[in-house]
Amino acid sequence: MFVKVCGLSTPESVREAVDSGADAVGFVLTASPRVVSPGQVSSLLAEVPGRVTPIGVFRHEPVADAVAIARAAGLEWVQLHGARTREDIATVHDAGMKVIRAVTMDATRHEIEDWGEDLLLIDAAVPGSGETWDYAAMAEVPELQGRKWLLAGGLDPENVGQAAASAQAWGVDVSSGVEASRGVKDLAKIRAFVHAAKSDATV
Ligand SMILES: O=C(O)c1ccccc1NCC(=O)[C@H](O)[C@H](O)COP(=O)(O)O
Repeated sequence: MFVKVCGLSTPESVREAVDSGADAVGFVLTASPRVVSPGQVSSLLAEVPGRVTPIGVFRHEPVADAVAIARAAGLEWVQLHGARTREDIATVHDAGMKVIRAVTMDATRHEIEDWGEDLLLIDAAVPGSGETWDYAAMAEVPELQGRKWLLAGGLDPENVGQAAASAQAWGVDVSSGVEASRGVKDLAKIRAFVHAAKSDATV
């Protein structure tokens, strides 16, 4: 199970995600209680070893801006929320970067199709809101069969195993479910989440 921990903003929380075994860490570079600056991301990258993928998260920014901001921060991956096009994905690749395309759980089948992104993420209606949704509905979606995709939205250490199994997700992404309060990460919850997601007993 691939695990991404998102919305990190302190060296301690990045170290906890890394030491717990997360595969990717996310830095929010768009309007959010979790926003960090490109300069902060550059510093936080000192805590990220090569086996872990750091990702810059964007919502409504034009793709060219997202690429430029991510590059300034020293990132090679962007996660794009909001209305996107196949051309946006090509723009990221033309810049020599990789992309997670985020769609909401009510996306059309056309939007769930493979647009050439490196990973698809299926999230709640509002990203980073902590809202749960009907994860099991994804298990029957033909476009997702045999595909690498991340489940997100309302996951936490207690529900991640059942949620990922019922959705038949390849990986999971979390932010709110590992926080003590909005935007403040809880180190014990990060550890518990990664261990639960990686545990054969729960997934
Ligand atoms: O975290 C935010 O505030 C945010 C704002 C704008 C776009 C994306 C944002 N976060 C993305 C993520 O943290 C994850 O992809 C996911 O939405 C986490 O959801 P949740 O675990 O429900 O907080």
